[in-house]
Amino acid sequence: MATVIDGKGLAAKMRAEAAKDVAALKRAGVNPGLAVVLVGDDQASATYVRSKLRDCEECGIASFDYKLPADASQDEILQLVRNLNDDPKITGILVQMPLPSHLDAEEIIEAISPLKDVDGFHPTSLGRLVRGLPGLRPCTPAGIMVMLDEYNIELAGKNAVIVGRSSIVGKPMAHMLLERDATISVAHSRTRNLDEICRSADILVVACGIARLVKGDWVRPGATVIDVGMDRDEDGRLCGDVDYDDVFNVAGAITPVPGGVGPMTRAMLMSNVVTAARMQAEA
Ligand SMILES: Nc1nc(=O)c2c([nH]1)NC[C@@H]1CN(c3ccc(C(=O)N[C@@H](CCC(=O)O)C(=O)O)cc3)C=[N+]21
Repeated sequence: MATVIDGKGLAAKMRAEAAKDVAALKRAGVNPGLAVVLVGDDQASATYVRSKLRDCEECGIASFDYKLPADASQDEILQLVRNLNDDPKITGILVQMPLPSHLDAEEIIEAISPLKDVDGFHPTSLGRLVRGLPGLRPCTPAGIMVMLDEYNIELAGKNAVIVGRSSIVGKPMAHMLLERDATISVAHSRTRNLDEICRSADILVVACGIARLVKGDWVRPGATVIDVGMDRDEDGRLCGDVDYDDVFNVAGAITPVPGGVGPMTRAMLMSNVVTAARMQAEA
């Protein structure tokens, strides 16, 4: 029987903290504002964007919603990003992913001012993380670090296994855990003996996008299991990359889906908007 890590509850606490920080910034004459850019009419993306705008409202952060048609051009989006970079009302810029396939997401991410990169996707933000410098951190792995600390999960000298090597979760997660003196293994689609490597983990972070991939016998008894998956099962229900019912009896602590990593990702975004506004006020 594992401890269930309550991401939803912790995220609510973080939003309350962010709201206090926003109020203090406003008293000091700094007004945080988040621009959210949504290209196309993907339903899931539109839902995520709505929840981010709602989070802003709860935290007292001004939000600016930019909806572009699915056939918007690369130049049109780059021009919008440049305008947002120069707009003092905007202290954070988020371009919702994935973008339609005719667009070059890398070029758009790189056009965002690193001072306003609240997703932490810009090469400057990732480079600063790898170098151990302060900066804006990707929301999902940063939110996971907050959960691990809140539940007093020891990291120094522990084996951390990350399944997935994306630039937004796997790679930054590895560096954040490394910074805290864990021993890191990054597994991916070409990894052999994945179950065996997972069993070596004291902390197992799964971000591969395969519904219920990780089974109970892949997990060392007492290990901490963090499920980043947002998948659909055969019946179309939301589930994670971890077979929760199976792993629950083995793990020491586990994040549920929903109610785990997802809400923390959103709460971390609010925290990053605060950090970015401070960075710009100091610049
Ligand atoms: N530029 C950009 N930044 C992102 O941060 C970003 C993105 N693009 N594109 C899509 C992914 C996905 N993502 C989620 C965040 C929270 C939940 C979340 O709160 N999930 C709820 C459940 C939601 C539901 O019921 O569907 C939960 O896990 O409890 C889900 C997904 C952010 N993303």
